[in-house]
Amino acid sequence: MSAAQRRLQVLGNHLLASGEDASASRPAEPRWLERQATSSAASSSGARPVTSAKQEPYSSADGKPNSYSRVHGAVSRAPAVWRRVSSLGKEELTDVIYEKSEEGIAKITINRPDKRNAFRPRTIQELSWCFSDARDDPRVGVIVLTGAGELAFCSGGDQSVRGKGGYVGEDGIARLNVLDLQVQIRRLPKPVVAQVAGYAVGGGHILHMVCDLTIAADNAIFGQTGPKVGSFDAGYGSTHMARLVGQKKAREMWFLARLYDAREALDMGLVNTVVPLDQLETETLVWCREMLRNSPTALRVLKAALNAAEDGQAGIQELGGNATMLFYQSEEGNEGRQAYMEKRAPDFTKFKRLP
Ligand SMILES: CC(C)(COP(=O)(O)OP(=O)(O)OC[C@H]1O[C@@H](n2cnc3c(N)ncnc32)[C@H](O)[C@@H]1OP(=O)(O)O)[C@@H](O)C(=O)NCCC(=O)NCCSC(=O)CCC(=O)c1ccccc1C(=O)O
Repeated sequence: MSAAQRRLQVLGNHLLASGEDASASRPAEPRWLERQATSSAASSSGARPVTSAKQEPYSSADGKPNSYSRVHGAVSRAPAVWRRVSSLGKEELTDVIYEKSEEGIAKITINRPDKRNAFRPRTIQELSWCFSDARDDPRVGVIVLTGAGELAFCSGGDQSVRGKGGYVGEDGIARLNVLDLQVQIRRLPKPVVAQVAGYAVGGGHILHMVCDLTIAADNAIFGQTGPKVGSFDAGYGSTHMARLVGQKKAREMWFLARLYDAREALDMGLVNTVVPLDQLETETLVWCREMLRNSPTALRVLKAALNAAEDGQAGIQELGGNATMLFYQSEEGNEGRQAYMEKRAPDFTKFKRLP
């Protein structure tokens, strides 16, 4: 192999990096998981299959740790130390467990396991408060959404409180407030990771889809049940799904309302990775920790940009807001404000026009 070919291979491996140091110990993966990693990942979403050149992504062509891995090393696989937040404002959290770790992870758990974590209006309200708190807390860099227990992430809207026009809370008002929560997650300027064990179906499936990343356990089951119970989501639930899995598969998922196992979900590009159930929390923490050591502004603007490509004017508004936020932190932006406050004309001549 020529020097140029070796450099290309190293560069390729950078781009394909799974984010682990070569020396880090990995749990043994089921054979089909290994196969997914090297061949058909996201095939139906249009992504190109991973190259067959097999080299540890964080090693140089000579097999030794490359400079990136020497500088950064692997993130810890140690359990997180969680501090529980049991109330927000004057409100006790009843349907949701909200926790934070010192390292900057917020974990929000739908806590109705005897209903397979189906949501009622109160559940959505509490989720929204927690997401809002995690957004505003400058120590939080990434947010995990999950469900209590191993049987379900979320089974969608609680059919026992479904009334005419929506789901009915203690105030007697019928609401579809999960739609507002979807938008909140989509617009939240920090990565949101769905950690899925068991069923993610109906509105619960949509919640995982609107999260930025999904880490699935090998017992996870995905699908839309709406057409079986007289419901549908003609918003993100269908259009965002089509962007994830493609038009044909999205129509299949909705029209037949079948359920799919974790392997099928990985094949479809519905989830980012599948791990053994007992590794689910650890793997989620690893992904969170890798994001936490990257530039928060880079992640924030990237999320806004990826949204903007799909969300039309609302997406541009979000991306534009980030540009303004950055501009306000610059000397040039501040010169305008300062001049106004000092009742003088601003002097923008000192700021270079970059090519
Ligand atoms: C999830 C199952 C496949 C799990 O099956 P299994 O493990 O055998 O457990 P079960 O014995 O069935 O369930 C245990 C227990 O939980 C109750 N339960 C489970 N899910 C729900 C639910 N969604 N609502 C109410 N109760 C639920 C179940 O009845 C059992 O109780 P017992 O008292 O012990 O009998 C299976 O449970 C299942 O299929 N569940 C239903 C899944 C479903 O159809 N969900 C609703 C889909 S529709 C929806 O979510 C719309 C939501 C919405 O608000 C919306 C509206 C408009 C636009 C968008 C949206 C949106 O969400 O995006």
